[in-house]
Parts: sequence; C-alpha cells; structure tokens
Amino acid sequence: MSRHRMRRDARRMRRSGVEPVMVMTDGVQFGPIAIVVIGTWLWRYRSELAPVALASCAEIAAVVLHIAHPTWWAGILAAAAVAAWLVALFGHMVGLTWAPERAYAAALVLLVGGWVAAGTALGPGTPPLPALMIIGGAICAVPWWAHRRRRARVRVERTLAAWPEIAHAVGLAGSRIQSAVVDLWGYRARVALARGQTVEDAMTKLPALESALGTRRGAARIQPIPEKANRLELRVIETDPHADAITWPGPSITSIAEPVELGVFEDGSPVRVSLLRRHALVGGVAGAGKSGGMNVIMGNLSACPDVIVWGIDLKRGMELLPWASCLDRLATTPKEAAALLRDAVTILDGRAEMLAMRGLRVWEPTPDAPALVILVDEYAELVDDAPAAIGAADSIARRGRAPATTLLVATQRPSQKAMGHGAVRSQMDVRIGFRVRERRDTDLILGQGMHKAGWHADRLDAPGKFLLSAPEHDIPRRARAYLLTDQIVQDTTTRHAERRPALDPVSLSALNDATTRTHTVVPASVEPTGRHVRKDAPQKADEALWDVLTAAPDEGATLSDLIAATGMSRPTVYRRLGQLEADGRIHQVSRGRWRARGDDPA
Ligand SMILES: Nc1ncnc2c1ncn2[C@@H]1O[C@H](COP(=O)(O)OP(=O)(O)OP(=O)(O)O)[C@@H](O)[C@H]1O
Repeated sequence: MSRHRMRRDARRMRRSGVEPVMVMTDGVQFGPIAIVVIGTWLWRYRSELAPVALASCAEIAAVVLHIAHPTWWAGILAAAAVAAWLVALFGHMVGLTWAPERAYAAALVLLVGGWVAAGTALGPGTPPLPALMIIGGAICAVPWWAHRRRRARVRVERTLAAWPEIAHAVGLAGSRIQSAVVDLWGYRARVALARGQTVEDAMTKLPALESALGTRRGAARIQPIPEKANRLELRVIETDPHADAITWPGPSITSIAEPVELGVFEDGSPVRVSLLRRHALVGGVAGAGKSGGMNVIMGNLSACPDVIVWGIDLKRGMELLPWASCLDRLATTPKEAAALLRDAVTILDGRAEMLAMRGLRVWEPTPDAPALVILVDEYAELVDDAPAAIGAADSIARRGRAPATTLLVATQRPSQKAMGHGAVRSQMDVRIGFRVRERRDTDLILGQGMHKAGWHADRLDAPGKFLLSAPEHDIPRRARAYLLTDQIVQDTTTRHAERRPALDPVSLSALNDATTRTHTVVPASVEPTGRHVRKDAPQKADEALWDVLTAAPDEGATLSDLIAATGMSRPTVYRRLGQLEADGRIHQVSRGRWRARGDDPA
C-alpha cells in the first residue's frame, strides 16, 4: 500500500470517529521508524541529556583540535577563562539571575574549556582524560539534573506540548499556546483562541482543563487579555504560595511614587499598592501579622530617598526601634508622640501654604522635598495615653494628602473609641485587614458592609494573611505578606540608613517659625528626637549615652536601652561604644551589654 493511500485512509477513519491503528506488516521498513522513535525520544529528553550532549561535543572538539591544531591548547584555555569570567559577571543578563547558577555556569565553562585544552594538547584518549570526562561529567551533571527550576520548566514544556490534544478534549480545539513562563509557584501561558471562541467559553471549561492538565482542583485560572478578545492568560498554580511564610525579596521600589509590593495573592501574583498621598490603616488581632506588614512597608519606604518616615511606638519602641536608624524621628512616650504629631501638622501647614502661594495642587515628592509618612504602631495606645495628640492626627488625616504628609496606622480593633472618635478611620484610603476574631471587626477595618460583600477577614487562617482594600483593589482576594526576619531588618537598616533624606527647607522653616512664634522653651523630655530639629542633638545624645552607661547596673545596659535613651541609630551607638571602649572608659560586661568603668575620671 502506498504511503499516500495509507494517510488518506487514516484521515477517512478519523472523520468517521475511528482512531487508526498502525499494523506492522512484513513490508514495513524498520529503519526510518526506529530513527523517528529514537529522534522523538532524544528530543523529548533533550534537557536531561544536555550533559551527555555537552560531553560529546567536548570529545569531538578535542579529537578534531588534537589532529588539526594541537598547539592551540593555550588559546583555548585562555578563551575558557575569559568566557567563565564573563558568565560570572554578566550571566544575569542571559537569565542566570541567581548567584549560585552563575557560579555553576562559570565553573562548568572553565572545566569543559580546560578539558578540551588538555585534550587538544595530549589527545582526548590519553589517561586520565577519559576517566576525568566520565567521573567529572557525572559529578557536574548532578546540579543540572537536580535544578528545581529546570525540572519545572521541562515538566511545563511537556504538558503544553500536548496542548492540541488537551484543547481538543476540553472543547477548545484550534487554540494555540503562544508563550509560557514558569515561576516560583507554577506557570502562566498565553493562549490564542481559535476563530469564534471566547474567553468566557474557556472559563466554562476550567474544570475540564484542570482535569486534562492533571492539576489539582482550583489550580487553574483564566484571565482575559484586555487588548485582544481572542487571547487569554492561563495561570496554573502548582505550589500553594501561601503554604509557608514567604521571605521578603527586598525592596520593590526606589520612590514613594511607585506601588509598594506587600506580598503575594493566592495565585502567586504580587500585591502592589500605592501609598503616595494616601493614609493607610492596618488592623487585625494580636499575632495576626500587623507588625510584619508594617516591616514590609518600612523596608520599602526606607529604600526611597523621596520619603521621610517618622514613627510613634508607645509600646516602648518594641516594634519600631529596630528601624530607628532609618526613621527620621521616633517617639516612644506620649509626650514625644504629641510633639511629633504637632510638628507634623506644622509641616503640613507650611507645605500647604507654599503650594497655595505657588498655585500648585499637590506636593510632588523628590529627594530634596520628600514626602512625610508617620507610622503609628498601636493607635489605641496613642488615644489612651496622649489624647491631646488626637486632634493633630485628625488634622493630618483630613488635610495631609495634598502636602504628602500621611498616616500609616496599625491597631488591633479600630473601633470608634480606639480611634479616638475622630476622622482618622474614615479618612483611610488603604485598608489592610489581617485576621480578626469577629465578623463585624472586618467592617471596622475594611469599611462598613465589607463582610457582607465577601471580605471575610475572620476566615484568614495563618499569620501574615490579609485582605487589601484600596482604590485599585476592590475585590476580596486573600494575600500573604512577606516576612522579614530580625536579621533581614538589621541588614536592611544598615544598608539604607546612610541614604535617608533630610527635611526640605519649606518644612524646616515652618518648624522654625512655629518655635519662634510660640516663644516656648521645649522641656527636654518633650523635645522631639528628630535629627533635623535639634541642632545640639549629637552632643545631647552623647551625654544621654554616657548617663545610661554610668547609671547602668552591674550586668550593664543593653543596646535597646542605649538606643531608646539617645535616639541614636544602632550603627551610631555601636560606633560610639567602640570609641568609648577604645578609650578605656567603658567595658562590655557580656554579649550586648555595656557599662562605664568605675574608675572613669569623667
Ligand atoms: N507574613 C508572615 N508570614 C508568616 N508568619 C508571619 C507573618 N507575619 C507574622 N508572622 C508570624 O506571626 C507572629 C506575630 O506577628 P506580628 O508580631 O507581626 O503580629 P501583630 O499582629 O503585630 O501582633 P501584636 O498586635 O501582638 O504586635 C510573628 O512572630 C511571625 O512568626
């Protein structure tokens, strides 16, 4: 039977719903079939076989070079060294984003190049080169075979290679995969629909699609691509992004004008929200992750040279002290908090006046004219301990947006009482709701009627999970905040502390004018701790440091005591302690504790 006729018969059988079966007869030539089968197999396992292919290429190259140009070995070795150096330095440009990946690739280039050079000079069959190739090759292949992202990519490629059959089985015959990207949690594929198919059609096929792709139930999502009615994005989540704590990947922004990345949604997409000229409320029961959420925001804001952050932490600075070196000012007592908020209103007024004079509508933050964000950890404490400050907070909440002087408030349960019966809660543009105990508490944090509308913060089941309500987030989607360990906080503050901006001249002159107008001498205990409002701050801080060290008990003063008493940053306290220790005026009693030497003359 001719091949043409066989194909025609097969087509006819398919049309009639019968799958053709290949029957081997004596006349069939096995050679071409074997080649096709082996070729298909090699192509299918090309990723796993890459080390074998590389070793074969090296072997062939060494044979050819040894015969034709045995003296080239030195040049080959030099080229391999240069190539390895280039891979190590610029590998991230070709997708080797992770440093160990670059190190592996560079080492491999050097080893293979070195082996080819040796093979060129001596001949690839000269011992110990064959043994080196087999044993070294096997060892070098292990990281490649074990690489999680490579395996995931191959698995996805194989799944999507079967798309024509999958599409046929679920009723989307004729659709095509245009591209696919593998990420940490699964993969996304862009699908071009066949003529007449719609995204809505595809959405109704989701359960069938999950079955055909072999995923777990609910793992696949379909999203339309706004520009094209016949395109969609298929998202498959293979690993639940919320199963474990997600380590903070580092700051996602360098300007407050960019949206801050707080964590990831259940589908693995990043949670981004803009904080520019917006007030934010963070709520949830104790242990739900509010401080963790504030840490993510702080980590991002501290990376922005166009925002100054002031902090109020009446829990004796427990939450914000680790960030002290990146905070322009930190209040840990009710009096300091009242002074801080009063100064913030002064700045707000000064900025508003300047905007009005220049006919400008809003304050555009720049490193020379930074936005001012006031972080308040546990607002209810402020209401209880510094009720006089609530008027100032209200004023900032109502008028602070245009002059970029905004509040970021955390509290467990933002009832009217806890919020001081003021305007603060109603003025919050961004609401971040961590787990609450009772249903109605959802409405307290996220807004009236939100629980009914499907925002169930009471059902969040792990610390760090939250719901986000903001102008650009109006549907309830569970998210999980990134987690910053103490070590990450410490590293981040060390990195960012030196790059913090200073208050702008408009704000500074508003503060100076206010001091001159009132003619009041601010008592030391009320004096604000910001580095831009105290000209004699360094001297006073040194005096305070010395006072604490001399008054310290036998077991010494802790680093937190010293930071709290001086308002100095952690690195500055360390520097001062180093100087004093070198001068022989203090000694380290134990790890993290210091005190003045009894015989110090000062
Ligand atoms: N994003 C997160 N991912 C995983 N675990 C988290 C996350 N955030 C917080 N946690 C865990 O929950 C614990 C409590 O978190 P956190 O201190 O932020 O809660 P909180 O709401 O601020 O509590 P409190 O009101 O008592 O200060 C942390 O010690 C941490 O182990």
